[in-house]
Amino acid sequence: MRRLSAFPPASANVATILATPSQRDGHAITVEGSIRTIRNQKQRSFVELGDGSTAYTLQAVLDPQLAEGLGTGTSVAITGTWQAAPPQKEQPYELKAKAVKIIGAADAEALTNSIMQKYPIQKKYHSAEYLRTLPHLRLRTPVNALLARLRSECDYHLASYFRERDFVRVQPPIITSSDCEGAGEVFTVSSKPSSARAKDEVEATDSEKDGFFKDPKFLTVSSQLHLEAFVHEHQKVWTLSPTFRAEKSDTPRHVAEFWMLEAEIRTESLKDVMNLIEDMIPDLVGKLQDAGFMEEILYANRGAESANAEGAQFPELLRNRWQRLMQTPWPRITYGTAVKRLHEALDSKEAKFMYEPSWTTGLQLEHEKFIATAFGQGSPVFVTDYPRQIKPFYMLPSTLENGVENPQNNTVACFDLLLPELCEVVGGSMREHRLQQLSQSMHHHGLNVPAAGVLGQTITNSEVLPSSERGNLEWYADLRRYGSVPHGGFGLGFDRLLAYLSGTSNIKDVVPWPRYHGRCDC
Ligand SMILES: NC(=O)C[C@H](N)C(=O)O
Repeated sequence: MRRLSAFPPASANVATILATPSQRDGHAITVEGSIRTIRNQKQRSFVELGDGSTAYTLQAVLDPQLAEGLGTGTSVAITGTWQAAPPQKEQPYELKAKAVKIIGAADAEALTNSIMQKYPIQKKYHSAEYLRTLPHLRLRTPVNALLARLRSECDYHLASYFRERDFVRVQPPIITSSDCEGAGEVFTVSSKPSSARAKDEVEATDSEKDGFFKDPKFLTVSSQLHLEAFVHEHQKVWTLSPTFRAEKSDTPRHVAEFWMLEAEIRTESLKDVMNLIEDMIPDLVGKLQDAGFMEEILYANRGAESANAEGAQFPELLRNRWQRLMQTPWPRITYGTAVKRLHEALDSKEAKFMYEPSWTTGLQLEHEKFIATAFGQGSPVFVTDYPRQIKPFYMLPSTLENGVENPQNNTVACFDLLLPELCEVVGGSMREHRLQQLSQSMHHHGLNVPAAGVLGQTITNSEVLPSSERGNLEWYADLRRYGSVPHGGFGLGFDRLLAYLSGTSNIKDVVPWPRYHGRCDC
């Protein structure tokens, strides 16, 4: 039997009141929120009240004595009559206040003798860089409130998407023993003794001297390997979890801590993995369009973004972006085709690149941008089958159209999904599920080869050491050693997708507390 929830149902917030303003015409209402701005005139004060439910504000009109002690940032409950505003007003209705209760004082207090200070985010243009210095306070701005809502809504829809398709949501570890991508961009975890303890090293226990764990451990760069452990039992799994990369590049597309949506499925075909993404993203975008706040994202004033030359076209550009995401199928080209096209573009002077495109160096951002435009023309593009030597150890060799392994064995069954302008947002592959081939690949990548996993040898259980005494990827080899099935999966940069969906040009502005080289505020 279902229990009735004791949590109060949603009360009228600013969004619901503004959505159907005439419904409350002449009613006495109380609205809670914080003051975005206050304008004091001789006869009246005008308060713009916001509450995070919408980027729009509700206007309250106050007699001067009710406005005492109010300032930007003050949290209030205003009770009054909801009534038609004079005809020239922007909003058709306003709240004629009868009583104001201060729930949390701010700003106006700063002008008296308290220790509080003037609210640092005023109703004027603040650059994105300035707001980034106040990550904890910019959360109170309308645009950031919208972005938080978008994040929450996407999480919800994606969870429903996977659940409806029988995926199990799993929670892989954050602290790991391996660098899954082998790119050397790991943060090492240490538990240094506190300074008081450090002075008295003699008293520190062995584990404190060596660090908490016996060997160096890392913050995860990808949950993929752990998802692979789950997929054997569950067939289809996914997670949305924090991921860490000590990447020093300070670009609008990188942060050191981000959320990655990763899924792993039992399949024999890379196409199934791409098909999943090509279904999941349009499904998400379609559902988001029903949410009222998406309209607000189109028109929200976002400082620099709205102020630039494209500001006026922003809503149209963004709406078009959402449409293109929903139009499938998306083009799929091989890495070989992409590199050939880049060379053609160079030869015909159609494009200039800072970096010469080549088979072995991978695609630079400028190359990806060109490919996304040339092949996608506004649509996302899958680039598949990259050279083995530039991809991690765990990828399965490419297969030809007829399902036969690529005889040259120089490419792997993988893809990157490029979005116009933003470029790589998803990376995925089929995983090498055969122990001996995995060992060989690890050998090629200079990794410790799993015990007795050398080609042509077999192992017995007696050779298996306890996990604490085995190489850090032995457990991963076990997933093959004790029976394995063909499988593949992908990782989607969740914050990058949110930036793309919301038209935010720098990922640091969709991540509430961005961490990047030299910065980890709050
Ligand atoms: N789960 C994945 O396939 C993501 C992949 N390991 C990456 O980091 O790009």
